[in-house]
Amino acid sequence: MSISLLRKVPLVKLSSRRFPIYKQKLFCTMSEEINSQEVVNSTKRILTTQTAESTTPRVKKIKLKKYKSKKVDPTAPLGVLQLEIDELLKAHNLTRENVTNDLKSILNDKTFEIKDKYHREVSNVKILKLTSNGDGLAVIDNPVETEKKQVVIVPFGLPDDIVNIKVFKTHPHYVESDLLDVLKKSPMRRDDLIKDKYFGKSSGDQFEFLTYADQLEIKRNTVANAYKFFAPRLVANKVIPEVGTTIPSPLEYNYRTKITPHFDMPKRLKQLEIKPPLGFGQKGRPKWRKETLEVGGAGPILDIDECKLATDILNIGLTNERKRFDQEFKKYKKGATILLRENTIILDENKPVEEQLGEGSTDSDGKVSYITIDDKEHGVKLAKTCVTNTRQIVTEYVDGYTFEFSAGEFFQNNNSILPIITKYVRENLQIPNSKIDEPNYLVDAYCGSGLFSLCSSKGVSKVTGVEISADSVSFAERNSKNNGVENCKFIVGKAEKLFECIDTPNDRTSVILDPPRKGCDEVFMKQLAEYYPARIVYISCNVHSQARDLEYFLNDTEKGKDYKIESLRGFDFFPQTHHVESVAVLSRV
Ligand SMILES: C[S@@+](CC[C@H](N)C(=O)[O-])C[C@H]1O[C@@H](n2cnc3c(N)ncnc32)[C@H](O)[C@@H]1O
Repeated sequence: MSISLLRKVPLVKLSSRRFPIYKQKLFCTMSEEINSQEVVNSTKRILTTQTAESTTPRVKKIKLKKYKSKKVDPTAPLGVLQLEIDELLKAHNLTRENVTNDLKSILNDKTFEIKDKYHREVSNVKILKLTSNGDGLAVIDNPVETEKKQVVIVPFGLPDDIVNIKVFKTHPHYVESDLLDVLKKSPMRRDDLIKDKYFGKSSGDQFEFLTYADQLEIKRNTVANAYKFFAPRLVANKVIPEVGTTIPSPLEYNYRTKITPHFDMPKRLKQLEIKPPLGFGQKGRPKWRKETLEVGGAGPILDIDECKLATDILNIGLTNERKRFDQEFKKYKKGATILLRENTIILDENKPVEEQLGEGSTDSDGKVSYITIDDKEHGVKLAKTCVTNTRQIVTEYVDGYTFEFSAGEFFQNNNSILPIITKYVRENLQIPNSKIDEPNYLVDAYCGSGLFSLCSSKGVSKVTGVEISADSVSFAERNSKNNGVENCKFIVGKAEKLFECIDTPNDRTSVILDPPRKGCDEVFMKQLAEYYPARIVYISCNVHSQARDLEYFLNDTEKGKDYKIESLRGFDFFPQTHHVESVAVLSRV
């Protein structure tokens, strides 16, 4: 399933009231980012022509296209890819010059002769390694400059596979390809494990053909590699502990509590006449799984009627909303994204279930769909509904706490692993050798609607959370109140301003960091070092920016040098995908 965990753009509500919808392309995939690399026209050559009226030669400009690459954040997938390519080149005694592609000739190739040479099928390609994005990497011959090589990305290729590929896109130092056939299988390749009929085409769950143990080990390597790339001084000084085993998710499938299928409006169309595919992005045009060639269609968006990673109620919601889309697609003026978010209700057994459900995705009879679950651990009966309105309040239960938040706002996506990570964070925040009656404090930077603040609040004198989204802060306050937690205070603001309003003694304060993918900035890390807390737990959905931040904190801030990384490990929030959540625990030496 294409589970886009990538860059969000602002939500825009569109015409139909039925679907809470966002602007098309809520998420931008890696290949779209590549596409967005600008090709600029430049006037280079000047030719002379004559017109009938005048004998004066007129100057006609012929524009030559030039490749201009967009600046990339080094810790974003495309930035990391450059480092992975350099590492591969080094291992094969190659340099960037050896694999540089002549993009100018491709861009100005009017006859398609050169393009056809570059964008060709290649047989017997050996996959050499896996990128942190979950794709295979290989080296092939350059078809035009025969003394050169090319680095090729092969989605669904595994180390030691021998494969046939079709190269379809050229970049300055690598090319993109589709997997056509697997001639010899990597020992890791376990096609018998595949459950998803869209596997091998869709862009989200590219690890389904690996054992779960292999997936966890690959993610452990991703964490280690991130520190090798972005914290080289820490690695050289041998201060990075051995990366712990990745903590597995209790659910390997049906764990996602939010999915966002979408559809495109073809360019130049004002209204849709034919129903477009509604689902998730296709990863290139792979042909290796012959049984899936027809499944989901051949367009850039696959028509998806089931998501193996999503919870059962979201799949029911998907069926409902697809049926509604069949009826209503002509009303749309733009492409759109449909939100499907799980909502949990603790049922009062004395009332009819239907009266307790609230708003949610409805079936063709107009009834809110739901499933019930007996929560034996807590002795309650739960109803799950699927919310489609971004503004609707949804509820999740974690570790005995109730969390409410707007369906369109951030909340962790895999409920099954949340009790495990919140316990791990809570335990690692403890200041060692504390006496029972000594006060201790907690600062939760980037606190969202209060997940880590509340789950760590027991036995703490005071918790201060800071969060940029005022909406999330009001939910954090509401969640504190609803759970009877009285020692949490939340502040709307940038984490960078946090230290201006912290009045707790640093020696008795632990800090949680859980920033977005881009990580923390140097200003924040510097202030954190100056504040000098007793312990720090840094949780990150982008281990590369985490490694960069800790390299800076431990090496380049005055007091940061007093800290050590006590432990480092991944948590598998997203089984079957390449994503890993990384948790680093720091203490003062
Ligand atoms: C990865 S989420 C973590 C939320 C929360 N810890 C949780 O687990 O639910 C990151 C949060 O940081 C917030 N955020 C982004 N930039 C921020 C900034 N400069 N200062 C404070 N909060 C920020 C986002 O709104 C988002 O809620």
